[in-house]
Amino acid sequence: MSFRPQPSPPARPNRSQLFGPGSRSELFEKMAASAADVINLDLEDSVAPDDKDKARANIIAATHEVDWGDKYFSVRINGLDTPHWYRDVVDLLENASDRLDQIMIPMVGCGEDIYAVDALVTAVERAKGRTKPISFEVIIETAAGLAHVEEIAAASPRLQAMSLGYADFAASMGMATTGIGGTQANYYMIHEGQTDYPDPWHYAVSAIVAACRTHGVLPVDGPFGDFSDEDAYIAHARRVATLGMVGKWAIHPKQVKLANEVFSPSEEAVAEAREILAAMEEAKAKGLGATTWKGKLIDIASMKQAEVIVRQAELIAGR
Ligand SMILES: CC(C)(COP(=O)(O)OP(=O)(O)OC[C@H]1O[C@@H](n2cnc3c(N)ncnc32)[C@H](O)[C@@H]1OP(=O)(O)O)[C@@H](O)C(=O)NCCC(=O)NCCSC(=O)C[C@H](O)C(=O)O
Ligand SMILES: [Mg+2]
Repeated sequence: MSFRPQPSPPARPNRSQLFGPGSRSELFEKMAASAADVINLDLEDSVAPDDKDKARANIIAATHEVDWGDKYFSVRINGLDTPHWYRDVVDLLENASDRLDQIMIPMVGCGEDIYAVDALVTAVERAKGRTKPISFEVIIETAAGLAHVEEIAAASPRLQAMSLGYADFAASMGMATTGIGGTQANYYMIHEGQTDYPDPWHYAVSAIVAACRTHGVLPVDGPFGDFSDEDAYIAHARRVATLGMVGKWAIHPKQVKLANEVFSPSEEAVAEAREILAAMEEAKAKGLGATTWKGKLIDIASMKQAEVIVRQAELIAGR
């Protein structure tokens, strides 16, 4: 391994990110009352072009008038390929209260995209004397974004989280599906009469996790469109949690509970991790680097795996 230790991501729960259109202010109090760790008010694709100004005003007002509790409060601006994004940044940073924690940048394709937003945010922060630095999160949802995922993950010290945006990603990649995440009917294999459905998103998820872990960024899974299929949401969330993601979007309030459950280590998993750590402490006291636990090999690497589980549980408990 490189001599540089792997940087830790921000120490805050990010199991669930509840989205809501900035144009639907009647949802804001409901979002604030939810169990979501992160709130994403949207100025982009869930807001019609004619409603952008009204949505922006609604969100600015919400930073002054709604009690968002201890949730991490993020606003998705419009993409850099639109005439809206600079006005989103300037109006938000000139008028929103200090309750604004983060800006989500969609459709990023290269590190320079983040640099451009960082330059504008930094200028307005200085001009207005804002003392709480705004953090960033980005969405990988284009072929270019995936191709440049690592430079994007390294592009700004403001960057705290990176999500996979399934709908735009599928469109950008030319995928033959209108599904937003999950298993895809035509992505299957047949062997000796057995039909199996592998995960068409696996590479993108793994590439995002690798880039994020290399640069101390939280890897987060994006939307799952069919909010009536809770089993499929859970299956998808469990797959990406296994691959190292820390949370998932909720595009409907019923998905918040599902994400919080999947991305909170179970009591059994935490107990098992603590047993592994205890067994390794005993082994180390005997001068051993490897030992057996319940008939399986455990070694120093197993300690690191167990520490991931325990750390996540402690982070959530401390919420
Ligand atoms: C998906 C929705 C449009 C559904 O809205 P609605 O029909 O009003 O939902 P329900 O009737 O089932 O509502 C039941 C109750 O829940 C409240 N509600 C609805 N939505 C929310 C919400 N987001 N947060 C909090 N509360 C919500 C309703 O008011 C009802 O309450 P009550 O009457 O008191 O029981 C809608 O859920 C919605 O707009 N969701 C967010 C959509 C969004 O933000 N999309 C953008 C992110 S995904 C994306 O952009 C794709 C990505 O970029 C990519 O490329 O992959
Ligand atoms: Mg999108």
